[in-house]
Amino acid sequence: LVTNGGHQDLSFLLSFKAYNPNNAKSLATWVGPNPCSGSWAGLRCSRGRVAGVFLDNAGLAGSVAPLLRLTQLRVLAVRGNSLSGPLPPLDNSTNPTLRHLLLSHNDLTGPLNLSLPSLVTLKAEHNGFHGGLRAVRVPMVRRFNVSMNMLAGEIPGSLSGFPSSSFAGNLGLCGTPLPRCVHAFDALEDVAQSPIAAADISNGRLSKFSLAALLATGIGNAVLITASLAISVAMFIYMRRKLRSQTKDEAASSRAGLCFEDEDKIIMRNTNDEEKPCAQKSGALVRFEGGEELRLESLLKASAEVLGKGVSGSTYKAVLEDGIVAAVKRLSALQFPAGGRSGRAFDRHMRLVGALRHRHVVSLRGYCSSNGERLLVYDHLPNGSLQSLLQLQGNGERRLGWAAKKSVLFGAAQGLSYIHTAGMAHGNVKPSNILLDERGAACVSECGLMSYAAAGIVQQQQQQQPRCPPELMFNGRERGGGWRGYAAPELQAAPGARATQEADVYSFGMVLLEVVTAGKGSGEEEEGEGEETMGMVRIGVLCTAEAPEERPRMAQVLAMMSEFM
Ligand SMILES: Nc1ncnc2c1ncn2[C@@H]1O[C@H](COP(=O)(O)OP(=O)(O)OP(=O)(O)O)[C@@H](O)[C@H]1O
Repeated sequence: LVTNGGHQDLSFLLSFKAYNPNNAKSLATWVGPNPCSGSWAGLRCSRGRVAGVFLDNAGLAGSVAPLLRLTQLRVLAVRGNSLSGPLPPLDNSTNPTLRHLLLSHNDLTGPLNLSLPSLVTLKAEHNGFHGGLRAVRVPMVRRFNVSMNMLAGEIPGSLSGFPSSSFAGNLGLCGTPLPRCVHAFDALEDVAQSPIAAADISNGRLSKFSLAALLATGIGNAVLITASLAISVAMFIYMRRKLRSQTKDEAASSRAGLCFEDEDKIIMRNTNDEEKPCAQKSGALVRFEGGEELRLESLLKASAEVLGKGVSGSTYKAVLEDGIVAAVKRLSALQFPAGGRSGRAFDRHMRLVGALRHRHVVSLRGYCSSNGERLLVYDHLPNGSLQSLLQLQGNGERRLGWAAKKSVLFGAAQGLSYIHTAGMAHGNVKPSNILLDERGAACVSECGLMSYAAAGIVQQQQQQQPRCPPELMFNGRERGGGWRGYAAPELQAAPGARATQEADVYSFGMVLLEVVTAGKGSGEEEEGEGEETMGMVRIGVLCTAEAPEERPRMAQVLAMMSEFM
């Protein structure tokens, strides 16, 4: 957005550039009034605002703080530079859109003070961060690494599910998944929170000040402990510096390439063609209507952001060189074993799915299947899923009004009815597979995938699904005697059984009941809502009949629903 005062992001980018006046090769293109003109290297824009900064291994120095003032920033990837100084405290008011923070292999210092409910990735390994992890509140984080820093103190329970490698090589982190904490380390965390003490520690000495602080924290009587800590700290710093200089060289030498690597899905890694999925055959990408522009090479080079991981695999938002944005699903090799079903049958099935075109069905634009690797390329829908809407409603962050509920359900019903009319079954109807397009219209995604999943996936899905939400409890009991997630009872009884249209109707009914009853009891009813709610609940109950043959067809469901539209 270029306003009278200039582009809103310009001044922050120029402040960052100013740290690198002599060594700004990588920022040489940062000239002119509009960072979103397309000529500024390392930036990705969305709706005229800077949404991504990709400057890994770019030889940059200075503070990262100005970049964190970009208010629409979603991804900050500045790994393998020489950035220094502290991170400012980050929270939802300063960085509401930030999802991926990739700061590894720099010289950043100071405490980690992050309260970002939507952050998905935090990579901060190989820096000089100090203090504890108490102020790291990132409930949605899926990738997390703070190893090789100066951190100390107990690992909070919210982070204890990550492996020990995420915390290794710090000054004194303790607690699950690392060994149990002992008292001295707690005191050390308090000391390390002090910037002066931490500076002393990182300079390789425990000064009088930090010793005084140690004394003040209640372990001063343990002279022995202090002395041994001082020795440990000195050894730690020596080893760490040695390791950092080695790994920095390694990091600098690994550049570009594939985005779909195993653990670090959005890390660019040194790759050769052998390692690239689908790279074996140049013609391995099958393209469907609307996907003619897709090129395998640009797909593999695309910068990718993790959208989420489900039972069937992981989904990425991929921004291709030419600006095409796609959602790429990498099927789990476990659930979709290459040898499990014949490649030809998979191809046949994908071609059927690729031919589906409807305004309430997410289009499959292409796929590639080679060497045991399967990537599916869909349109990327920018407005999240019904699941995220329900979560926001549940957290009280957003109210899903009655009109919006009806519109989402009606859109999904139309999409599903179309799929059934085409003679297929969806197989995995649930809120995370109902996405919202740019206009907010509901679109059904991932049609037919479950037909190819390995036996047992339905069971696994059930384990991952939530317990019965209170809204679905009838007289204190769960509906039908037990919560079954979204999958029809006949599928649960026979794991590996083929998806059917009747089972889709059941799942849709469960989604419908969940949406209709979401937020009920808040007292904020719209006019006519009560009566319509009852009508919709009746439809939901019909759909979720125990016996598949008693359930209505999707076309009938649609006809019943249209009375309320
Ligand atoms: N085409 C798309 N556009 C935008 N977001 C998408 C797209 N496809 C999937 N997503 C989002 O990506 C995330 C992960 O989706 P994914 O389908 O991999 O897992 P899931 O739906 O949770 O489980 P499952 O593997 O059972 O389908 C979800 O939040 C989903 O809403």
